[in-house]
Amino acid sequence: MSVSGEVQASEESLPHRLTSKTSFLSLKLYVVIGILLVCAVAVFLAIFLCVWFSRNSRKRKMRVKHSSGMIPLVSKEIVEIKALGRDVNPEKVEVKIGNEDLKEAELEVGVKGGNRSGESDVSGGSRSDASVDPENIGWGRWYSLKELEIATRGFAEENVIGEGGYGVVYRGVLPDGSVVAVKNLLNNKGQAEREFKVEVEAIGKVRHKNLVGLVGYCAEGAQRMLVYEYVDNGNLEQWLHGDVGPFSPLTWDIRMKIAIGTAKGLAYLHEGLEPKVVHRDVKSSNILLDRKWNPKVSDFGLAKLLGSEASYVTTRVMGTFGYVSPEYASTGMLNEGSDVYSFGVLLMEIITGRSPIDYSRPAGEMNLVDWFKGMVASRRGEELVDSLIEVQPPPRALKRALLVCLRCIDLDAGKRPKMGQIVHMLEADDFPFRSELRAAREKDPNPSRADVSTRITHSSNNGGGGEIERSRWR
Ligand SMILES: Nc1ncnc2c1ncn2[C@@H]1O[C@H](COP(=O)(O)OP(=O)(O)OP(=O)(O)O)[C@@H](O)[C@H]1O
Repeated sequence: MSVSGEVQASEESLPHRLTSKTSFLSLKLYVVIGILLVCAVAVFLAIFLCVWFSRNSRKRKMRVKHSSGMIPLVSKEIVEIKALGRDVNPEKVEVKIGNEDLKEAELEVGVKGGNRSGESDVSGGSRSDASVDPENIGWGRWYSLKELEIATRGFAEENVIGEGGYGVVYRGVLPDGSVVAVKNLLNNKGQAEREFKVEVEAIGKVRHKNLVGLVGYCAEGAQRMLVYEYVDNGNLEQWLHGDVGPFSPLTWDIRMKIAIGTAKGLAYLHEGLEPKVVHRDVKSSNILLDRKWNPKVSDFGLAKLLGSEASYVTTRVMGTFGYVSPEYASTGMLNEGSDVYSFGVLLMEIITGRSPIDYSRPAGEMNLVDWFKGMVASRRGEELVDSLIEVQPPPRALKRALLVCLRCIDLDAGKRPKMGQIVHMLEADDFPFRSELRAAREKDPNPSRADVSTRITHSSNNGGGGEIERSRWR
């Protein structure tokens, strides 16, 4: 046979072979080939999917590890920032904790870690490179003692801002030029490093424009330090009680701005976080001010953080004399109502310019709360206003503020308003007048407009605004 004849014979035999039966279940060859092809594709797909899944799950695991590391992203104290309560404006929330948290953490690693990595030489240690240290990943960062030493010029005397119950506070400048306040915590021996980090993480995640932001911490050996954003205009106590000349720069409007901002910060702690955070030490020296008189509440979370067995710390946890609610002082029972009481005292201090306890005053005026209640009860509310305020507040605004004070210090903690309600009361132009008008109309259907005002009297035995009597106040 010729070559062309052989080719032709083989071509002719191919379809024949394909349709011929095989020994495998007597299936035809093309069916067997088809089955084999399908099996091969299936195996290939299975291998591909396995590889893809395993890669992804490894990535996921790495993310969780990096995000939490030694420190849980969310501590047991502050689990999650949930949808805010009705009284808290969502615009005030700067950081959301929960699913968004991871993104936040990753973002910070990218920005902060990346920026700082080149600064390790300046700060004197490779630990300053946040991009390679998983412990630096999260809301802020871990600072080495060396870094903070450099930032504060060796914790120099001239960089001391002040000293409080928790320790000395220094002004520091980080290599990137940002100014911070470094709080060198006293008496932290009872605090295990890991526990310290967990609690600090929790505080660090809380972000609000009226709360001082925590940017990082240092835990090296026995040293524990907190690094805060620097608030550059002193604290409210200094402005209220310091030497400011014949007239205070804190006008009535500025004082109300400070009161409202403080209330918003506390409302966020109470109503915007789950579980809520009780400050426990609301007072004027813990209200820091910026150049535009925006208030920032400091030291929140510290009572919990430093709540060790040390008696010194325990004393600190009890709050500050003059601001502490009666039920907290007598029973140690603590809830956000105690903060509301302290806020009431703070508001009295803002209005009057007087300290909660002032032994330099006559006996009847030493205790601000008692004196304040007595003055309101005897209708001498206008005399309560700080004489350093050059322009007197409108009577309506003053009455509003006085009423809020009295409601906050109600002896019955359950009757005190929530911080969110306080924000509304202080902001609302018509508080308390709409309800007063209604009450007045019910009494007298045709009152002259000028007659309708509010008289707030307070029976001396109820301790607060429980028996606030509202009627006409000419
Ligand atoms: N982030 C900050 N920015 C600027 N100054 C600060 C900052 N934190 C604290 N200070 C200042 O440091 C000083 C000490 O503050 P600290 O909070 O330790 O004590 P305190 O509030 O005065 O008293 P206590 O510890 O009893 O609450 C205060 O003058 C305070 O205004």
